[in-house]
Amino acid sequence: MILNIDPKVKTNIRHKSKKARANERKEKDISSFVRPLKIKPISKGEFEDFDAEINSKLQKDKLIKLLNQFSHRRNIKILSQEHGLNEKLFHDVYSSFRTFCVKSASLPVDLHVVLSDIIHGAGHVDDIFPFFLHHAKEIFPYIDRMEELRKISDIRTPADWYVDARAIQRKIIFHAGPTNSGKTHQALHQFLTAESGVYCGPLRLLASEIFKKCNFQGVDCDLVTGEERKYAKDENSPSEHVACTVEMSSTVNSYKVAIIDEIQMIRDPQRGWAWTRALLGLNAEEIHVCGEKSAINIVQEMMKLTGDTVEVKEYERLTKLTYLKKAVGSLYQIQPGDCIVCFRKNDIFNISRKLEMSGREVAVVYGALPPGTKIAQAERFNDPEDPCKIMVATDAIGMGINLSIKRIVFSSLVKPVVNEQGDKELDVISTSQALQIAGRAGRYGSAYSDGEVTTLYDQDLPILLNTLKKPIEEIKKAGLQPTIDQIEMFSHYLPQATLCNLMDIFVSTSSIDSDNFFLSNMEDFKFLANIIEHIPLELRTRYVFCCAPINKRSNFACSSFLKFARRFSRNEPVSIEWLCSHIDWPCKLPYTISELEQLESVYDTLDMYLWLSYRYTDLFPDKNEVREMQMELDQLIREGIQNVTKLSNKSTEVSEEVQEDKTVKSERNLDERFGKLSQELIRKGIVTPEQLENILKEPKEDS
Ligand SMILES: Nc1ncnc2c1ncn2[C@@H]1O[C@H](COP(=O)(O)OP(=O)(O)OP(=O)(O)O)[C@@H](O)[C@H]1O
Ligand SMILES: [Mg+2]
Repeated sequence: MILNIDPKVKTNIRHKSKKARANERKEKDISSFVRPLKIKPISKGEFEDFDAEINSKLQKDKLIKLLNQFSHRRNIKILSQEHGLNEKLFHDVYSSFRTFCVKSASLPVDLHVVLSDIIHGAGHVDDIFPFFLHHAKEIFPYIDRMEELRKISDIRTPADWYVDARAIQRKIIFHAGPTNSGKTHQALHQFLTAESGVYCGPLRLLASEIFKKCNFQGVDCDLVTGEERKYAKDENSPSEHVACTVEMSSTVNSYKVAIIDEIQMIRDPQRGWAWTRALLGLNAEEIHVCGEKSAINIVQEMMKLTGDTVEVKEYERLTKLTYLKKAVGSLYQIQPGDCIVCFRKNDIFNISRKLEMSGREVAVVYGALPPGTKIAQAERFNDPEDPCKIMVATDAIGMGINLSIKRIVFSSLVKPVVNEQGDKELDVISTSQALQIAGRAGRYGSAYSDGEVTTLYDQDLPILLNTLKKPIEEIKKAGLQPTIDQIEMFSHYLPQATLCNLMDIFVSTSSIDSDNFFLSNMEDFKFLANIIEHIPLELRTRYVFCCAPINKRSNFACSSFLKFARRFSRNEPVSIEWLCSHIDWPCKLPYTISELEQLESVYDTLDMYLWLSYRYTDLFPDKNEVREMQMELDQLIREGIQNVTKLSNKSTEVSEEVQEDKTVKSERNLDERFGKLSQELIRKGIVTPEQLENILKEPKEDS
């Protein structure tokens, strides 16, 4: 079967408005992704003998009139709908059928006879329909396969995918409560004392911390993340306990106890499916689920589908957390033990440089830093003997790193987010995010057992307090993602479709239990699929490549991804020599933000290599060397951070960057301080930001 997929159908429609895009998604069905195959009109001669026999050439004008009449018949449209031809497809088929009939020098004899009879009053116009439908199936061959496609993409009962888990009776214990309430601590106690166990966490750092804790307490535990395996004994004798990132958890191995940490992540548009998979699929008698109360209901609903029991244990925060009534006011008022939270990397460097200029040492943590650098920065900040007592961080501190924070200071409450439609927009952080970050102040057992929370600037404080006051929105649905097996089955029916199109078509034909689940946002996956679309790879390999951890904002990481895929398709191993030349190894110590970012991209590339090396050992053979290079690079980035935050004069780029930061900051301020209408007024020059600020201030001062 041949299916022609429209290359113009872009998966990335980021420029459209949110509403337009939402509507478009709703309306999209398979017909939006496929293009009709071309059927050539029959040239003179093919049916000449029959023509001669029939001896009645159809008159073109009568034929056109007849076809036109056919296309407007209501019952023909209804009949077409019943055969899977919606309005768009009907139009495409009609236009192709009409061209075929009119432009063919001679028609197949049966069609010719029927048309001729109708024209001569010996037949009914509806008699054309069987020929029309035959034509439809020729130009859209998938129409005949819709039943199978719908069956494969029927994902209404994901609980049935996990045969091993369904074969046992599982007990779910939900440890619900705010941050720092001892939920993970309690669950870990059961894990450590069980015969066997699996810990599933959201981040490498968290899995790694459990791995260390477990082994330190004398319980052998292995570590399994996408990019790393560590064994308490050795590769050939796996331990009974394993700490892993949630995506890497096994649904086949059997365990006595499992922990699924940070269960509220089940609502995450991109990664939520991994928590759903763990919750439905872990083969463990006792599963400890830790996280926000907001997930209790969805977990209970999901366990109705599996028939497992759920017990809920609620926890209170172990230490006091005070929401201050005053903002800090300025960076000069920042004190030891403060952690300033920003949502953009540029703000991190801007703020940390100002603090360093005023003589205070600063530790910096953001998501793109290698784990070793994050830990080293946290250790400096936590160490009572170290003069570095201020941290500037993104919300990356919300999970995974142990920090001795006295006071959380939000520098802003607006964060760029990717919504469920895959659009990037600025939004005030959710109550759940605000509580998660705020809760990092005053960690139980740390130097500051009581915590405080406030904002840097006055105007943000009411927004913060208002956000923290709101109840956390209950999680209604859990993420779900098609499996590679489903996509592979799909491709048997649509062999010409690209992976990206297969995903789109899957989404459009799928049925889902929408009371409990939503389909994950696949934009990142499709972005990567598009990058390597032209490279010849087996579907499964292509799928695996697109699951690799790649920062799609980094051009260097994306080009490395493409090059890895190209070498793979030629069966050429990605040797250490090739890799070193590709990344220009050895790397130099960075002095500017862009140099630092380049090293972060190189680190990502090495991560990608390691990730692939666990799946394709032969073609990515040098994981040990790459890991050593990563350690060296981690050290270099650690030193680079100091250079960049200290605003050294070694590079002129530094001062340019500060200028750049200022521009970004003023733009950011515009976004953050004013609503959309106000921003529009400012951009049109109707008011200045200062005038608007004054207007906005007035009612507040009155009240
Ligand atoms: N009963 C306890 N005895 C000793 N230390 C404890 C106890 N409960 C919790 N802790 C310690 O308090 C800190 C916070 O506990 P834990 O990490 O379990 O909280 P949590 O509720 O899981 O928080 P988060 O939401 O941030 O993950 C940890 O360092 C933990 O070791
Ligand atoms: Mg926890």
